[in-house]
Amino acid sequence: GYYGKFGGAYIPEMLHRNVEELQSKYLEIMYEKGFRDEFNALLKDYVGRPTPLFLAERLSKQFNTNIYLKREDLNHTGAHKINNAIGQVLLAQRLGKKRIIAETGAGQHGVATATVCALKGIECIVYMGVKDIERQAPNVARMKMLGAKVMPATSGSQTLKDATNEAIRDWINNPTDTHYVIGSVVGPHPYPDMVARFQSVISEEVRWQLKEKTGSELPTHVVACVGGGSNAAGAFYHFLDEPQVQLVAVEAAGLGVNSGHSAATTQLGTAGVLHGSKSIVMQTEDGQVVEPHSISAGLDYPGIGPLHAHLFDSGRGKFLSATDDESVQAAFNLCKLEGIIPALESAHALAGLNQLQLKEKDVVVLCLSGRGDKDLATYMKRMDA
Ligand SMILES: Cc1ncc(COP(=O)(O)O)c(/C=N/[C@@H](Cc2c[nH]c3ccccc23)C(=O)O)c1O
Repeated sequence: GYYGKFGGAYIPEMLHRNVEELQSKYLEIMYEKGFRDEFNALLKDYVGRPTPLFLAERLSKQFNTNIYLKREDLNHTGAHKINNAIGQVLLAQRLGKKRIIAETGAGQHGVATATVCALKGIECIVYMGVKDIERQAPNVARMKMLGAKVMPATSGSQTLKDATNEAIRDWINNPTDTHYVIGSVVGPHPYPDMVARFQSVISEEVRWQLKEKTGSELPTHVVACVGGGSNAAGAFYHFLDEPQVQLVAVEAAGLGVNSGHSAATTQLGTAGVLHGSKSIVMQTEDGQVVEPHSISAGLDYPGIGPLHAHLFDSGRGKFLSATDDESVQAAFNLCKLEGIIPALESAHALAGLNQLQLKEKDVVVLCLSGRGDKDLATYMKRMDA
């Protein structure tokens, strides 16, 4: 469960049994034929995969290169999160769990988990920071419509980190009947690996789609935003061992990396343990987690998945960051050039394009992780400015 010096499972004694059960069973369950058939059938007939790989011609012209958008925004529920939610709920069923808990910030992971729980008739409780309940209200309504219980996280800064803390507390109190569906490639082993494997369908599809469109399976760049890093992990997964493919991760700079209001973890963080895994954490000298800031709730997280900590540390990944303003402008730009309204999180990946030296012959695959419906109030506030 290690990525270089990062990863592992640093968990409280009371979670050992749950986590060890997962560690010992997840691979055998995930690769059992019945599981694969059900997982793939749901991805096809319920989620609507494969998602398109769309050549954004006017955006490509603007950057004088070739930009393909991997349309994870077209999944059922509107983001990549559903790929992981389906996998983990099916796994929870095979482990005999009767109750599902999850954390969410942008609400996309919460909606995805509530969706699959409704499909399967399983109780669903989603922890969400009070601040995020306000700024992602449409997703709170969706979770309730889908029959989930939304539990306000009132501790700390009342955002994603606090929702995750409170979900972990619930799991400690309900170890035997409950599965915790973590929404990103974070948490104790096996979560980072398990979530990356569920999301790897993204790059699995990109390879054959690119082959069809360009004659080669390999792009020159893969670009994705990083909160915990699950859409990036999925988009990078089948290119990790292709050194000529530049992996570009874009974090949230918030008001600026050095503004004191940022979530650019690789730029501002140091090695530490957060939510059960050794990674890079925004923390004070005495190990107190620093409150992050981002206009996008899904990137507003003071940590990063251990896979990405390793990609950063080893130099295999190129880590950029984009501010709130740069990302909103990049979103407006995509709307006007391609008629697509991206999620604020995905807009950070788009803003990262401005920081790359792209050549005319380059082939850039950008993971459009979600759609912007949930963010319209925020966009409207910035529209007239
Ligand atoms: C549309 C969209 N794109 C990108 C991201 C970034 O996440 P990732 O880097 O994993 O691809 C999110 C996160 N949305 C999650 C954020 C999240 C849930 N659990 C987490 C744990 C750690 C870090 C982030 C999250 C949500 O709140 O619904 C998102 O909703």
